[in-house]
Amino acid sequence: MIDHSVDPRPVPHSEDGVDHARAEAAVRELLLAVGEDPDRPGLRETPARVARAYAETFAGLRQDPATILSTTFDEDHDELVLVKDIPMYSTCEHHLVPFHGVAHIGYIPGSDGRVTGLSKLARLVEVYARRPQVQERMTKQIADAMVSSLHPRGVIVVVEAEHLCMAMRGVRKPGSRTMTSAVRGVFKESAATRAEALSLVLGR
Ligand SMILES: Nc1nc2c(ncn2[C@@H]2O[C@H](COP(=O)(O)OP(=O)(O)OP(=O)(O)O)[C@@H](O)[C@H]2O)c(=O)[nH]1
Ligand SMILES: [Zn+2]
Repeated sequence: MIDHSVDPRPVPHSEDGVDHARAEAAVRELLLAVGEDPDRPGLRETPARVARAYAETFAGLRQDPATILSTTFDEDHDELVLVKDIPMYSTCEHHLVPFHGVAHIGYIPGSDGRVTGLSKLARLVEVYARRPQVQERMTKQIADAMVSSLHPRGVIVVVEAEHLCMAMRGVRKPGSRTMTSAVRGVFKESAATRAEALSLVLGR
């Protein structure tokens, strides 16, 4: 029986910030709820494994995007920088199953010419993907973090993903892809600049 009188807020206890005992108890409960025997040999270690896996899957909840983007260089580059096809795995917050695909991030540095390391864009995707998410929100969060840390002239973020909650269950439409975009600054103001970036993003 779950004790519903306990404080519902997460109480991080471990180095990775996750309350493993609580996660393990919840997984055990879930296995019982679906009619499984959590004490059979194959499942005995599963609650502990799932707790460890969740700590990794949701590690972004404990990461700060501003720290990642704080490594910058003055490169005096005032044209488009675009990193395409950044693989991403996230978790749909409605069903707690994965959605996965690629993210593309393009930006035009601001008047201070500040650019960040290319790997930091991929790390930024990780920070927001490794949380319970909705694709639209993740796309916006990536764009807004770029704006607040780098003060670029513009940012464009496009995410293409397959949602397993639409593929393996529910409506069961494997192969359908959801595309979301978020544009800021010059990409929002100028249709021509946006079209140019989109053709680079979508061109294979
Ligand atoms: N907009 C948006 N919807 C999402 C995302 N991930 C999952 N969903 C949708 O969230 C909705 C939840 O709908 P509900 O009717 O509450 O849940 P459900 O009964 O499980 O719905 P079905 O998936 O249609 O079986 C579904 O339509 C999902 O496809 C996302 O990232 N963005
Ligand atoms: Zn879902």
